[in-house]
Amino acid sequence: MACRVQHSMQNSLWFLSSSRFYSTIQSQNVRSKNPKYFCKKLLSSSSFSKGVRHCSATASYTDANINHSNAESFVLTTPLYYVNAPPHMGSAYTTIAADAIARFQRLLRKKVIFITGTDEHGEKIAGAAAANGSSPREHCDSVSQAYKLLWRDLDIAYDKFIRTTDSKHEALVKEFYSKVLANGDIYRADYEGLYCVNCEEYKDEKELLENNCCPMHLKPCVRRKEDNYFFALSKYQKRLEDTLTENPDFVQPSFRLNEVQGWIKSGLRDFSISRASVDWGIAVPNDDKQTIYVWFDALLGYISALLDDKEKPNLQTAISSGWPASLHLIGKDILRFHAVYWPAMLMSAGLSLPKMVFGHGFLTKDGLKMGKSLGNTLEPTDLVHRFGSDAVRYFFLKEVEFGSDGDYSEDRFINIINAHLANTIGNLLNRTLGLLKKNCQSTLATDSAIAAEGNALKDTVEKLAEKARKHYENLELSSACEAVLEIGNAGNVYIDGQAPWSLFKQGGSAFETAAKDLVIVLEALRIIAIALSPITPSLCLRIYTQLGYSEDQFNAVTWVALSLSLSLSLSLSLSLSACRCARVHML
Ligand SMILES: Nc1ncnc2c1ncn2[C@@H]1O[C@H](COP(=O)(O)OP(=O)(O)OP(=O)(O)O)[C@@H](O)[C@H]1O
Repeated sequence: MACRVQHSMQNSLWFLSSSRFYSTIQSQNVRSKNPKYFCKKLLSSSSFSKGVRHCSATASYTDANINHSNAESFVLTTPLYYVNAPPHMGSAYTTIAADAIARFQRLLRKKVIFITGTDEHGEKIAGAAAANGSSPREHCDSVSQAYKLLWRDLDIAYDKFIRTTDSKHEALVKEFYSKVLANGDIYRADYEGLYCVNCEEYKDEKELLENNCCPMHLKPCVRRKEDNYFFALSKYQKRLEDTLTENPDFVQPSFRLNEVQGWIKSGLRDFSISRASVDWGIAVPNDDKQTIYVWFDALLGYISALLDDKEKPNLQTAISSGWPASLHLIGKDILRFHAVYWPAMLMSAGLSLPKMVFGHGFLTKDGLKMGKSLGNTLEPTDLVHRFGSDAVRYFFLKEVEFGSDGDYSEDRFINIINAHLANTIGNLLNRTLGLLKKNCQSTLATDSAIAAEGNALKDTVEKLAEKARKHYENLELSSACEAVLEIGNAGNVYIDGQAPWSLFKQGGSAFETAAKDLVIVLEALRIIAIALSPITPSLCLRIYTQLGYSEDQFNAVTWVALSLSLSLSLSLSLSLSACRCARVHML
């Protein structure tokens, strides 16, 4: 089992910049046969080695390698973002997190369907289009495209992108509405109240600030009276209470469950599901004077997204393609709609509930939620162009505890990326490959099973990889990053302690010891490249190829808990044509 590699190490900067990497990387020749390694949790499986898994999201992600008939499915969604304005770092945050979770689930060999998209109807959209002198359709096309471009820049590998202006979506919304109507849960009534145009909803006076200001958008609500259709949410109070008692994991993080239970306990009010004053929307079946209001429209996107374009657009077909979702990932601003309204709507239509709703915290600026309506946003494309997608993904997933709020500061961003990705992981890679080149004429053949026998670093790495796996499973993304980073730290401490540079000089058995040390550290780096790949996919691909594997092998790698037979062995033969060992600094 040999792996022969020719490397050309680039200067330290390519390590963090995908654009530089792609433009400067030299040709690599890789040959390998079914390599196997010491960590029993992370295996590169030969049966998965033929297809290519794309890191970029220019096309939707299709996992051609997995035998879908046997694989457990995992369907996850981001919110469908409202196209009243272009995306910002807040929208990117949910999507990056969802992408990391999707990538981890794919490493577990699950059949993943990762759904995102855009919510394109309503008063605000029509207003924004008019302000730009464009039609609502042109406006939606342009902003929806801006989301897709950002997802490409951020390495978001979604499977389905649904737009609520798709005709298949409209057909499903109408069918769903008719089902709920037939169940006796829709009625017509007058409503008068205080309306927040930015939230596009009526507010309870008691939740408003001074001068009837919306607490989210800090703008005064206006008094409105309308004749609308209503959904009988109050009928579902008891069933919702029971559902949450029986399935406490339905709402995550767990501290948000109390909040949701509190809302339900305080009494559920029926809510309006149509607007008489809004033309830009899906007409209410049998009443074209009204259009369907946001939650009876946008939420259905999670189901209509499951339809293939060629399929007949009906609920039955969509449901059979992957409903119920395993996870709705959302910001806490829309928790009530996902954890109360949506389950009740599904109960009314006789459909299964999603398995989990996770409401994460806000990225804030000066303590206020970053948002399109407040206009206090951080521009993600600018960050990606300056620092690369891996740095952006890593910073927000590592440094904002998933579930809590987090503030951004550029100084902290640069310090974290330099300390973790460049100085810990990048430097471990560079110094190890540098030692190989200098001391082994760039060639090393060592049996890793023997090298790793009884080795303390091996045990540490295996334990940390397992720790990272558990954190990913629990959606503790920051802790998962931390566990992988600890592998990097352990590798650096190991090299410092073993001092292979002086062992190489001594020759004889000391030389062999040094060679074994390097194989073990290289193996730790390979494990880092797999375990961190959900968070920083492009960077990890670069590490993987530096270690001598092909992109196909990286894309085929899987994270499976299998017991390892004792006969495993690895012969790693590295040939480094030019290697520069430099301390890596990003700026
Ligand atoms: N500051 C933020 N922090 C974290 N997530 C955010 C933030 N802003 C938006 N999101 C994500 O986007 C979702 C809301 O999408 P939406 O398109 O309504 O964006 P928005 O910027 O919050 O809009 P608005 O400011 O008009 O309310 C949230 O549930 C969350 O998933």
